Amino acid sequence: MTTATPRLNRAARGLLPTELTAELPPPGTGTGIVHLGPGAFHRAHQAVFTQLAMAAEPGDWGICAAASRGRSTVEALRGQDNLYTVTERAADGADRVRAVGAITDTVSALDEPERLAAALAAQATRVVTLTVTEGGYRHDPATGRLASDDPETAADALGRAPRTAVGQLVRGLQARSRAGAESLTVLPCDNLPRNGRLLRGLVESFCEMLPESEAAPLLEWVGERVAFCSTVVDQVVPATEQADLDRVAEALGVADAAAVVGEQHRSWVVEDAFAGPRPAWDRVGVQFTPDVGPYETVKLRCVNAPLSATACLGLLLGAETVTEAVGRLDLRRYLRALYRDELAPSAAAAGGSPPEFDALLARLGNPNLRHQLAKIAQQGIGKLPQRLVAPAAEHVRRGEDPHLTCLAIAAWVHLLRVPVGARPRLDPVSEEIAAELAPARYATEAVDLLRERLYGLSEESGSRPDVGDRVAEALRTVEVRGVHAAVQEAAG
Ligand SMILES: NC(=O)c1ccc[n+]([C@@H]2O[C@H](COP(=O)([O-])OP(=O)(O)OC[C@H]3O[C@@H](n4cnc5c(N)ncnc54)[C@H](O)[C@@H]3O)[C@@H](O)[C@H]2O)c1
Ligand SMILES: O=P(O)(O)OC[C@@H](O)[C@@H](O)[C@H](O)[C@H](O)CO
Repeated sequence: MTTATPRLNRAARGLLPTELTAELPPPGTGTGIVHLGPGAFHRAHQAVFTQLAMAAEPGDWGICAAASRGRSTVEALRGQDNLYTVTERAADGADRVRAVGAITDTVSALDEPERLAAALAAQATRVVTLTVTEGGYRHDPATGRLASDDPETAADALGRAPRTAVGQLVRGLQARSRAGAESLTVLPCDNLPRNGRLLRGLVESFCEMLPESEAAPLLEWVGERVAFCSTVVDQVVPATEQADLDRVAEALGVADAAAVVGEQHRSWVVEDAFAGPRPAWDRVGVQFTPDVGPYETVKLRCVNAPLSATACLGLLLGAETVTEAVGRLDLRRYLRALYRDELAPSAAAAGGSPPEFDALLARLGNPNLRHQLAKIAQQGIGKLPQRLVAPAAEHVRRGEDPHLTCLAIAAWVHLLRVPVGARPRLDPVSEEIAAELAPARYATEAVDLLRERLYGLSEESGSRPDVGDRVAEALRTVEVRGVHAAVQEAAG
């Protein structure tokens, strides 16, 4: 981009080819959705579905994009009248580009907490969506409740301008109940199991931290007027890099600081239990179902689990991106065996329809996307239980040996035992766990330290077989023989 390149905004939209701007909602479109966490994924996924829905059936379903904690996206969007572009890039390099104008307002929760509460309380708002990452829910996966020792949540409950996503949502719901506004539907869109039910529990546990005089009426109002629907989302949207922005500017002749680039595959399965109206998402490919369970199992075990395995093993083998990692023959052979023998059967046993491995690999290994392994490896403790531990435990229950899945779990433990520098710095929770693991000399000791957090999880934890011994065995192989040998041996 040169200094002469004009910035994308309403005035400059005429510089774009008309086919790129054809779907833009008309000026004056009202806001009907509040979204918490307008990262790259939201802008490529829910915002595009919503724009397509408004094109199919006009309505005031513009999105108020609310940054829960950052400012950069809000600033970038405001600098260009909330317009941006989405490039959907195929594995053969073909691009499908569109301008997106579904975002009709922006809020920085840190700077404008009262505007966020007002947006959540507004009569016109009927849907709330969230993508705040797995860690953004600040929950304890073992209980499904807010982590009781989290100082940020506690400070929010004491009444400061809220800084946590759940605190922001609850304060908005409180304002809405006081305003007497209509019912609301909340759709979490993060890769978490039963994310609707989870978020309802978190909202309730936050309410219970409030003074009794506030808690009781709010809990009653939420119970009667707010629906929390689980959703399953799928589209690879890597974090935008400077090279992406440069390429967009060069291709379009306008500079777009909020541009996103993702794959062409885009799917959204939503639990059909709304408390009120919604955009015509059903007309543009969003699937509504009474039970997202089978879709969720396939997504977590057949897309996210192989990605987590690729991330941990790939980083240990020196790769940076998914494409680079799956370009290695040894890792590809291991992933194929992992998928065929353990992950796909476990998803099928839970009633899902796993995709063909080759089609999946073609998607995930898209050579035109830079999907960073380090991002996928973040927040492992919030991801591995549902992606890898649960299917491994089910195999053990059936009398089988999930050694391939256990190798992926062991790779995560080993990654945390590698010093920063020889691996990327991870999120604060992962680094805390890494510090706890550091004194452990032996694989069994390290696995024992993680046993409760990693294996004693979720609602079935009472009957879930412990796969710790198998993970310790795989970790020993990794530590004694090396990652490369462990991967080759496992792939057979
Ligand atoms: N990117 C993808 O390919 C993809 C695909 C499917 C699902 N998802 C889901 O969407 C989530 C977001 O993806 P993204 O690529 O937009 O990520 P991102 O890193 O851009 O983050 C999204 C938003 O969450 C906010 N956030 C991050 N940590 C937070 C915290 N602790 N509290 C509150 N807000 C926080 C960020 O500021 C940002 O606005 C993923 O974690 C995943 O659960 C992503
Ligand atoms: O932090 P995660 O692992 O939930 O997200 C990073 C991405 O790997 C992931 O979101 C995938 O791209 C996505 O789940 C594909 O639909």
